[in-house]
Amino acid sequence: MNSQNNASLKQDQQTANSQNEKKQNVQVYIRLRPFLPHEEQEDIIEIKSQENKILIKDSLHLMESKFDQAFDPSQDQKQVFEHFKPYLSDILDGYNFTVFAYGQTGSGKTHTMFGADWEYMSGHQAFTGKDLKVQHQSTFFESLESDHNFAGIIPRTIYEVFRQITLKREQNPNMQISVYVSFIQIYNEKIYDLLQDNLKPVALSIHENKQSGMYVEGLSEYQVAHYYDSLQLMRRGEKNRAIRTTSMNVKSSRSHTIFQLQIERIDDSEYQKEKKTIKRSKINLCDLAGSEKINKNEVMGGAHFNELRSINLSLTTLGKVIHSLSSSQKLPIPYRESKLTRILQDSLSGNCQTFIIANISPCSDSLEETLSTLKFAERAQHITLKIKPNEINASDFQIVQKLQREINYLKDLLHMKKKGINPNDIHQRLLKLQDENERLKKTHISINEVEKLIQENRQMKLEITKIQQNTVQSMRGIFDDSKTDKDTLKTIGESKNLIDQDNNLFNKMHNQGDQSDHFFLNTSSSNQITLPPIQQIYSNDNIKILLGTSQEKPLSSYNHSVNSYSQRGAFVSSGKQMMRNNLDKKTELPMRIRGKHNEIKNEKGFLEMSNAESIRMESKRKEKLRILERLNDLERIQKHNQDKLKRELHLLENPNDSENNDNYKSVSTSSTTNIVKAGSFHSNRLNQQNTPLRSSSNQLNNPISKQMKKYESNELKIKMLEKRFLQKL
Ligand SMILES: Nc1ncnc2c1ncn2[C@@H]1O[C@H](COP(=O)(O)OP(=O)(O)OP(=O)(O)O)[C@@H](O)[C@H]1O
Repeated sequence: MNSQNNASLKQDQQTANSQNEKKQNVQVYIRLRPFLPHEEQEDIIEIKSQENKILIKDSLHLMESKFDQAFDPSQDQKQVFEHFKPYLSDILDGYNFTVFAYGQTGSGKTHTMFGADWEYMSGHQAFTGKDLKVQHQSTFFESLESDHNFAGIIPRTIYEVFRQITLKREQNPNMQISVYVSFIQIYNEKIYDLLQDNLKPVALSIHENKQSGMYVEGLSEYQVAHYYDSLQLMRRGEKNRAIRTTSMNVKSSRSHTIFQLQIERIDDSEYQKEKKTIKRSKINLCDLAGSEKINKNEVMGGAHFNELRSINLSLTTLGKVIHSLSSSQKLPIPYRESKLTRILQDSLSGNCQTFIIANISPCSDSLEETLSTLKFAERAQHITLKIKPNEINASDFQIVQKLQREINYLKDLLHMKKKGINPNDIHQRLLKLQDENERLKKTHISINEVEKLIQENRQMKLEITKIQQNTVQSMRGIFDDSKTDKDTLKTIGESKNLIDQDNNLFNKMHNQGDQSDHFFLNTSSSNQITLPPIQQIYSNDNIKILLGTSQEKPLSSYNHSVNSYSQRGAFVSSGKQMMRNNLDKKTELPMRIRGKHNEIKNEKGFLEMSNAESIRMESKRKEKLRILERLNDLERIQKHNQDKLKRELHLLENPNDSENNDNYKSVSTSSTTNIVKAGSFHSNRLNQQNTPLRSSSNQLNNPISKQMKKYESNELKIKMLEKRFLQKL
């Protein structure tokens, strides 16, 4: 049957339950490989390729089976691929597609999926990285075309996908299409990422959710813009694959591999629409490890034996799953009994166009295995799948509205802070804002406004940076102005420590045992410093000092939003990173890591979003987190100043009040647990007070005289700090 007939058969099989849903059986193709040079040629298997039949005709067996396709040894790689090609035209419309090669060891699975022997491929012009990079797509395709028996299904599928993308873009140049590549290996019942550094392979785990179905957590997904990047990744993964020389195959694959392509398409014509959709499809291209009989006469190492046991376990489970799925009775389906069946669960029973290519050897000593493969293939033909395109609503209004509310909130907060408005007023305004935000919920926001919000957000970011810089400068100014004062020098260190977030100075001062009359900010834990509402607690003709109280917490809700925000932010931002492609030093591929984000999204009731959308949202979130951090910085600096003033003032007013000092210390430390290193403040001062007076002639050593000097110096310092403080507010 030719590919056109195949495509029309596919059409016939469509029984539309809903508009785009269709039913299709798992397609099963048989491929008989040619005899290898060392094999004895016997005529026991015949392929009637016109009728898609296979005939076993040895002395003990006579059987004939019909499949969707039956390829004889003369049919080359290109001819085989031609039968898959029509199905790939659906790929950009959101249909999933899986091919897996099944068969005993040495039957030609790797040849079918990847291509001719790897050494041959590596030396082939099309696969030498340098040439590949500079070659035009068509040049590579020409070499594929001219060498019909070279590249297998995986490279041809990659090429076809990118050809389809090119065609689609010609029709609609604004269409956004992203392609991601992953490469999984299942070895000894453990899942590994073949595209990660293979020196310390880490076993990964499988998860499932409504939107993505089965997925491997922590798996790298490389964004690829060209088919040759995908081929480079395929080659890199293939090199990492576990192989071993066995009695049947000098390069026997000891693991199952799944090469994955994920394609996301957003039609730009829909971009203006409120309910634009993303079409998302996944291609799984699997080369299974070959089943192998345990030969009692063969001396087999422990590792080889374990491999074999794992391979046979997973293939047996696959057989059981196929049996249950194809049975007319409702049998339990043991997907969970092996990693392979768990990963292929969607392809075997879910929303996927699935193809099994059953490879068989022509040799008589493999006949038992061949019959078992044919039995497996016959059963698989009876599995029916319901297929429909994966379309996702990208307009996540919940997120957009939330972003809008938060941006307004931050904008107003920033505005008030810039104007130095009393937080009591801020609190009132915040309440008002919250009311406004509630009303905003009902406001309709189109997806295009996100762009506008991003711009506004950027503007805010610049403003905040400016404010922060000014504040830092003004802080530094304070300390620079009073370099001669010993205590202030300590304060410089302490504050620089705060500003620069550098613990060195802190440690240095600490190590020197210099703990007199100052306190340290524990910068490592100071991120949580918040500004209590400010109230006036002291004033004279020259200064007015404002202090915090614990009565109101206008910013606590704000901090809460930071926490919940960062938690939620994880679902889009986690694991996005750039990774250098080792195969070509000049190529950098963006990489994302599969994580729990989908679960979190589901939990939060958010809809799935496109990658482009996620990137936009993520950058907004990051921006907002930065804003929040900056606001926190401002608050911290304010709080720092307030505490300092409060302490200095208290000492000036009560120089001998050790009891109050103690009280003060305990209040101070308990209310600012996060920032004050308890015990360092005042401890020396109290010691000084307990020291007996020396000779009154020794004025310099007299503690009272010291207090007086300190009083004068602090007076000056307070004036300076107060000036700066009021300026800053
Ligand atoms: N259609 C084919 N044309 C020419 N050579 C082939 C063909 N199929 C397989 N071979 C050759 O047969 C040998 C075994 O093939 P291959 O390694 O693909 O088997 P396999 O089923 O993947 O084995 P294993 O499960 O042990 O990995 C290889 O040398 C391969 O080049």
